[in-house]
Amino acid sequence: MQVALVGLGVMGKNLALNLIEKGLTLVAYDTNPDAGAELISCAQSLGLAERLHIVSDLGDMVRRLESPRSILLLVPAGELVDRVCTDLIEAGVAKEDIIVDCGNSNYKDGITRKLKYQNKFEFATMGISGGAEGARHGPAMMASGSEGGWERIEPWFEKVAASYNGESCFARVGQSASGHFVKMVHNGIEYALMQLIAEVYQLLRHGTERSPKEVAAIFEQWSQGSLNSYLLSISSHILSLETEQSEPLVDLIDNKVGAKGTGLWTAQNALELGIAVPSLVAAVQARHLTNTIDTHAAKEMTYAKKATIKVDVDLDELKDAFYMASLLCYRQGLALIKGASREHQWKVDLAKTLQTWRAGCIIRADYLDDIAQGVEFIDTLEKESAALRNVAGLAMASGLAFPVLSSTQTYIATLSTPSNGHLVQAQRDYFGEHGIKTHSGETCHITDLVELESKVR
Ligand SMILES: NC(=O)C1=CN([C@@H]2O[C@H](COP(=O)(O)OP(=O)(O)OC[C@H]3O[C@@H](n4cnc5c(N)ncnc54)[C@H](OP(=O)(O)O)[C@@H]3O)[C@@H](O)[C@H]2O)C=CC1
Ligand SMILES: O=C(CO)[C@H](O)[C@H](O)COP(=O)(O)O
Repeated sequence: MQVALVGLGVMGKNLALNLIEKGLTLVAYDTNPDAGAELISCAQSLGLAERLHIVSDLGDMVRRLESPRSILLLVPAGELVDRVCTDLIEAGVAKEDIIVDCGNSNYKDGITRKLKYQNKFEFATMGISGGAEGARHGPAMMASGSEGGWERIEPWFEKVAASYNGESCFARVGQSASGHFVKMVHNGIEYALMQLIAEVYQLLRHGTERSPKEVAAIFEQWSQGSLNSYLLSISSHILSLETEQSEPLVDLIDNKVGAKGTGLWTAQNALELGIAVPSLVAAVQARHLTNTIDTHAAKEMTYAKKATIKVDVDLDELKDAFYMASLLCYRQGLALIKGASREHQWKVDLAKTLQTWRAGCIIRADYLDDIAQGVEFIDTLEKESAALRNVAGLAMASGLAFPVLSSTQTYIATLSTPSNGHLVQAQRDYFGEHGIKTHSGETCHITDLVELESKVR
């Protein structure tokens, strides 16, 4: 089987090596000739160079491929994807050829592109997770759509992807561009889990005065049990690293956090769909807050440093709170996928989605089976629920900032304790006559229920 790949950067180069290792013949192209040369040299050292052809332009790529063609794109998301598609049309791709956008593209662009290119070639979408290591040895692959071309490449992707208990982490999760939506939400959850781990570290380091190495040891211990996850393991490793002068590596790194956009899109889509994912939104804004100092407005928004206080944290309780908060971050992401799928009629299969996240991806965790068990299961976690409530309170009392921890506690508390929405509804009706609904289901105004002699002016 022959495939082509455009874009040989961090992800493309590693996926290329994975593809040829699994037995595919690859025709590859990158605008940067050094990227092709480096890939050839890696393939040579693996004894796989005869399965790889680097081409110097897209015309050559299209000529070399047998019809119907299968072409993967791993170029930066945005306009470049359209530029490459247009260049491939000029180079001669045909209606029966499939082009799969494997980058972190916005799903809305995917929907537009499906229409735009429908008479030129089959445009398909797939999100990939796992970074360089995943791409090289087995990523999670969240594909979507029902294009005919999938049948040719799907059996190969099932081998190229990571596997968990013998099941591939490649799946066509739903219709249209839902694969990119699922990958976007994967990244939204990724932001929340990364921030949550950073907050637990913060509480242990500044709230209990432990060193990064001591926090690393706690994370390492947690990783030995049911809390094992990729992000916790890398955090433990990072926190254990020191320079030759025994300075913690983390103390050399600037606090401003970067972002490429998928977390922001997750938050934007959740807000547009009216689906509450407060932990995911908080993680995006936590990144924004680290950059506040650089914005012009922030010059007037930077406050005097405040002292924080030491708190007494029970490590077992913290572990339970972290587990509970992590589950709730995934649950919010899954609720968003479910809501979007219903809205767009994508028929996203959540079981298949979770299967793609079991191995290879950045948010893989041993407790994903617990997440699959759903709300009923979470309701039984009374000890963990109480732990989250206590730890969130204690953390806030330290004076340090815990955007995801506190949002997650707020999320579960909002859904499991008495609501105050009635007062907000009454306020809306009081000043704007927006109407209220009573417990009996009647739609009316507050003035239909009580005598109002006059309103506050
Ligand atoms: N890095 C990661 O961990 C992950 C990235 N992704 C997504 O995968 C995609 C690729 O990411 P990544 O590999 O990190 O990006 P890189 O920037 O490392 O690689 C992109 C490559 O595409 C090349 N390129 C740019 N324009 C063209 C073109 N017109 N034709 C052919 N090649 C071109 C670039 O060349 P040049 O350098 O000369 O511009 C570069 O070699 C992105 O959408 C990203 O969001 C998804 C999952 C994880
Ligand atoms: O998709 C990824 C991992 O799953 C990429 O690493 C992505 O770049 C991460 O997002 P950001 O750069 O915004 O932190």
